[in-house]
Amino acid sequence: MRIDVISLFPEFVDQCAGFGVVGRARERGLLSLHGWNPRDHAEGNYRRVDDRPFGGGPGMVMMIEPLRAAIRAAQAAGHVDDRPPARVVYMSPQGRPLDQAKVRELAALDRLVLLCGRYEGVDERLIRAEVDEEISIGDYVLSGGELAAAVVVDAVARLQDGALNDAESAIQDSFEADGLLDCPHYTRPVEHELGTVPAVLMSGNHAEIARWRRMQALGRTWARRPDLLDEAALSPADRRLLDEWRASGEG
Ligand SMILES: COc1ccccc1CNc1ccc(C(N)=O)cn1
Repeated sequence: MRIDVISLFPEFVDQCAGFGVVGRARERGLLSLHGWNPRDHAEGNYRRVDDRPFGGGPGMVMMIEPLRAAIRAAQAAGHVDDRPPARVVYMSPQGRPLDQAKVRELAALDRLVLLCGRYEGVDERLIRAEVDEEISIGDYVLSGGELAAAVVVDAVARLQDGALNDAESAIQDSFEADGLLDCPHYTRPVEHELGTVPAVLMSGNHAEIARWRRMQALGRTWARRPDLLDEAALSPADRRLLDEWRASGEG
């Protein structure tokens, strides 16, 4: 998968995507990242990329043309005949909230262009003409879209075939598996001043361990993120597990 990032600080996203699983995916050629700086496409001596907002008010707005030229350059650079043009995604607080379903959808694309705004954002005419969809990583304001773009790159990279080996399989990630929160995890030592490891995990009884993990995932989701839990859609077995978890006073 190829991702082109349009940003005044393209090295920012490149560095965020240089470690661990994402760095490895890039080394393995599963993902390529290309940065495009609108300033390189700005006219005039001052290479202007922003200007004051019409209608007054604080801050600056990113201008149409440098962004448009950078998007064109990105689309042209990565163009492959008979392939659809890249989807252009604008990272902004006004976007649709990013969730794992959207991550899966983006991860399946051949190409993606991520547009990162700075200042107060981008001229609306550019958004209407060039942006396919706006995505937000949460209801808060950042100083630029680069961190949001880095989040998308990370989430998408780990879903590329071959990015994770079996042990790291993304399917174990709760949001990936079935929309539930993940169960608790433990490792050595068994005994510690902070407590001991639940006996079931030491039992070697894999059916019991799977049952316990499912119960914990259901209970935690119910307790912490009831919005993720559609109790109606729970199987009878899951409903029984959740009842058992609630009865155990774990909540
Ligand atoms: C004032 O900043 C802006 C105003 C408008 C657009 C973009 C920006 C750049 N900042 C961003 C970007 C994304 C997110 C998010 N929640 O995904 C948060 N902040």
